[in-house]
Amino acid sequence: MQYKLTTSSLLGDSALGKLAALAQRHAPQTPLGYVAAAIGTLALLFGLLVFALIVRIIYNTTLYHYYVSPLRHLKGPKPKLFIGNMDEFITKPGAVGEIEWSRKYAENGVFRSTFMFGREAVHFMRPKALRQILVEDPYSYPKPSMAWKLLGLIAGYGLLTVEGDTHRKMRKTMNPAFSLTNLIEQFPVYYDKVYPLVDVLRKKIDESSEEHAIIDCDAWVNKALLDIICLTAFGYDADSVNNPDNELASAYHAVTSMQNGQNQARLNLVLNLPFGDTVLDWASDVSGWEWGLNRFGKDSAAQTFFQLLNGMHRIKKVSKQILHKQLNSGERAAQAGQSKAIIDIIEETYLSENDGKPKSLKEAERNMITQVLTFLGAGHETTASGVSWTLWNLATHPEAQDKLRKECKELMDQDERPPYSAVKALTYLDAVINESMRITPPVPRTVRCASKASYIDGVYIPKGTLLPISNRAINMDPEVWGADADEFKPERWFNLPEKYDRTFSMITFIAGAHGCIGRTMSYLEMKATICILVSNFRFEPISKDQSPVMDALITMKPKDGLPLKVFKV
Ligand code: HEM
Repeated sequence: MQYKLTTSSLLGDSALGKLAALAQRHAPQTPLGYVAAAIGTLALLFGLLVFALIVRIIYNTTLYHYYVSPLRHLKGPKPKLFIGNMDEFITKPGAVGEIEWSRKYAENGVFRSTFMFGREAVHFMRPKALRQILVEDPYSYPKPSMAWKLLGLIAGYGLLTVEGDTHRKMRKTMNPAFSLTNLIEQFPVYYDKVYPLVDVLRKKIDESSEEHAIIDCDAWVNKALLDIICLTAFGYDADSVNNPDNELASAYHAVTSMQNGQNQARLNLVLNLPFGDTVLDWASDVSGWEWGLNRFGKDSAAQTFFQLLNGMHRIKKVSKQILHKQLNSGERAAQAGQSKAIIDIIEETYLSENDGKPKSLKEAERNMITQVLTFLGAGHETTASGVSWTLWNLATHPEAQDKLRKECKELMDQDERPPYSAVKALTYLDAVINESMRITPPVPRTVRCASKASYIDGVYIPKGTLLPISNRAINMDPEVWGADADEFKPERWFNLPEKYDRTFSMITFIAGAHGCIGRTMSYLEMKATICILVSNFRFEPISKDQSPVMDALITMKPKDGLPLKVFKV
């Protein structure tokens, strides 16, 4: 007699044996049956995986958070299942969520919050900790992948996203374009590009039936500042102030007008899918996305992606044109007097030998486009938002505006295009811009991640912990700035508080290795622009209850623009 050795026979009458016998009876008999069984098994495994993930997330946001985490002693808002505190983080514009948390929970300048799926985050507010993260050991605390993927998509995978030696080298190469001498030489270009804006605003007031015109100052300032960066950095005369349909200006407007918490959540979701960033980056290289524009609901997810891909494609297309013009002209893009423009350096670096190996033109082109995107993305939108928020702060503080006008007009009445040294000497202008950068920073937050376990300011930080740098919350810390920290008071810059730290009490440009390379350039641009505008115009809110919403994806912009009443003076 032949005895068939099966699992069920080995396990006998035990429960497992019965289960094995059942499986044997239902074993597939045909190829189709095997396929169905394989699919069933895969579905079961996937289901188990999802179940395990859900259990893990629930554990992270409950038991682990309160009883196990080495960070449990830190205070912070209660996390919600799955989403942690992301709802407040995303839906409260102007980083108000972090400001509220910092005031409610921070002890010794530290509090914690929870990101999606229970990922822990520790917010440090004080100089000692910020110095360690940003200045002393910056490459141990890089941007987490979710941040560099988002930045990379919009501002190119360049200086903002690289780390370590690659970053050090790239930054060293770019530094000469941002030397004060170079920037002072390009200062006259700012006048060339801001005075056409003055003409446009004057014309609008003349055409109005009242003594003022209501003008979206954010939109117009954006155009003038785009013209400045295009000419000084890339030798490209966009002239978008006189030519509002300029391709680059309208594409930029399409992308930046999408900035809000909801779209940030959508983008983060896609960017964190496997290959999500590669697919989006590749998709923005190809054309045809205009097909989907306006086919879907205004705020729908589909509309967000069509608008983003179409906008990014158009920006990349113009960037390529700028680059090829530069390559074909064989000339430098630097303006009169200026020794180097960013694109001159990009060209020198990428068309020269690279570690002994010549790069192919295609690779060089890709790298160069990345750099163009970085400087357009990081340099234009930020400074334009800086000027817009300063105008808003002045419009809502008429006494400060009058005082500033007096200072600027005295200079501008003598010379419409004063040299940099004269503008630099305007101390109230300096105080107004500093104060505006403090309470309305164009970049309200950024984030780092602990790539190793370490102690920061005496707090044990496990590897992988997120370290949000809450710029706006730090800038408005009442512990440093006093009870009136939330108020716009330029005068405070003439009498700085005792606890003021030069590098870390106003951290709008952050600090250290990744600190803003364009900080001085943006101050020069903002000073020239504001000085010209307040010398020629008076700005008022359009109504008593006007309150622009501080939308933020990467930069903080006034949602739906910044309409103001503009009067001639
Ligand atoms: C008011 C205007 C500006 C603000 C508030 C601002 C803010 C910042 C901040 C916060 C960072 C650090 C981001 C991070 O690492 O998490 C940064 C980096 C950077 N900014 Fe600016 N920025 C401004 C203007 C400019 C200008 C005018 C340029 C160039 C034309 C520029 C180019 C860059 C670049 C290339 C980086 C990356 C630096 C690196 O990682 O080494 N920015 N900026």
